[in-house]
Amino acid sequence: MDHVTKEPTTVCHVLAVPFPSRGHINPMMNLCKSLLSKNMDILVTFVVSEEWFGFIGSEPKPDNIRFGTIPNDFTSELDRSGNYSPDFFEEVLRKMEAPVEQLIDRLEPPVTTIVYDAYLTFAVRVGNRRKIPLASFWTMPALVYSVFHHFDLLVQNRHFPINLLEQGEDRVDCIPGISSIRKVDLPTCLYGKGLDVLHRGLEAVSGVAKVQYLLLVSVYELESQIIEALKERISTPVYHIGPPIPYFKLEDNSAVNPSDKSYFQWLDSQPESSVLYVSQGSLHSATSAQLDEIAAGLRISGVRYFWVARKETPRFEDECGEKGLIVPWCDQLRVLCHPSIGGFWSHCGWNSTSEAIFAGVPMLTFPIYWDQTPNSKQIVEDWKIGWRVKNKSEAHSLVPREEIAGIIRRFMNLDSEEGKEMRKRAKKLSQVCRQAVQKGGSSDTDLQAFVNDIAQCHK
Ligand SMILES: O=c1ccn([C@@H]2O[C@H](COP(=O)(O)OP(=O)(O)O[C@H]3O[C@H](CO)[C@@H](O)[C@H](O)[C@H]3O)[C@@H](O)[C@H]2O)c(=O)[nH]1
Repeated sequence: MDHVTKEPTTVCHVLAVPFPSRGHINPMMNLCKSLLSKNMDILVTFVVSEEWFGFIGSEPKPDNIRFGTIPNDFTSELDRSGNYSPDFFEEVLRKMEAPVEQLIDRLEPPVTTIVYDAYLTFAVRVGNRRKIPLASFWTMPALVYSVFHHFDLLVQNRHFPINLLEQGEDRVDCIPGISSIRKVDLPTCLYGKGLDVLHRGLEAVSGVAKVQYLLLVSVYELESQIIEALKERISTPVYHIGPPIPYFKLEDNSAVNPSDKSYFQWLDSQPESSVLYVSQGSLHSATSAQLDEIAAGLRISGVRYFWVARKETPRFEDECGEKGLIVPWCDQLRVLCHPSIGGFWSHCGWNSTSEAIFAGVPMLTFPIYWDQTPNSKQIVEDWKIGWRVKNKSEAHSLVPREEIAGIIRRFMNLDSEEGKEMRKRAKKLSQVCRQAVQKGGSSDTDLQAFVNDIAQCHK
């Protein structure tokens, strides 16, 4: 079923191909909306499975963004347990190429640019075969791109392979633009079970040599040295266009979904900066035993909290105590920007990290997988807008409830000197981020340049 019905006057027709997962679909959709904010003549066909169309098909979007659906041939979103599980990853790579290619054949007007999630490397083959220009869309920080790009340096300097138990605290200093980083903070696909998908990360980055544009969803000022180092080493033009978040929707308060009103009322009744927002993104989760400790730690901390527990909600909501509210899902960016929110316990997905920075909210970091460990490192060590819940490098150790309660109390103490400094820095970075998307800001300028380039190349 294609939802492309009439042929508008177009300058260019972008095929957007996100990885079928919330943390990738959201930033791709935000990118498409941003493209249209620069040039309303662009037509976008946004590729999703029939299942994902059911999830997001009715969400508000400009008319020039239409959905192109492909069959539900892979594991249902509702049955998945981890978005980079090797099996799902392989399934997606195996099963998406043919239907995407068939879709391209059917679309009118013809596709003039493919913006694909960098991990969907089949898109490079498809675009190159058909001579359609390609933009690789990198949904993680520039740091992670750079680690993959410089993987050979890790090998040459004997930093790989990594024995985490013995070397987790050792530091790597050899990657251009990346400040000293502990091995345990490198992307988790560089050690242990993560190694099963390492080759997919390396392929994603090496594929960029065969495409016309690389889109990084970073804010230049946050990762400037890494981005500069990459630009020196990559011949493909690089555009930094972050943050990958729907900041534009904040202007419209009437856009609050009626079903979200009750928790916003609860937030309205809490004192300023008093609530800890807790979320682990859209897919991953701490272990069940760790969740029990987190739930108990939140309760005994005495701190107000708002927890998105997804499908674990029924398990915890009855015993959350009078200071807590647990919901299965929320309008996250709007929640983070609510004045009552004073901190974010985060798994450090890049979208969540970017939203917290935009909102000026400091983070308690609890990374689980892939880029989340380096994201935590940047939050804590480079930007100094957060603390680690786990300081030790034992990736799988359980953090007990008393320890969790203690760190939450200290973190949410608005009077502590270290907390005040951290909050000041978070507010400052929020301004940097907001300026980047203002007219003439670093992201705004690069986004405009990308739009001009794809429109130009089509003429
Ligand atoms: O109640 C909620 C919770 C989350 N979100 C949204 O869901 C997305 C979550 O994205 P992210 O924070 O990046 O987490 P994941 O869903 O885990 O994202 C995957 O994809 C990201 C981008 O590649 C990676 O950085 C992560 O590590 C990876 O797990 C964001 O847009 C949030 O705004 C909501 O809207 N409501």
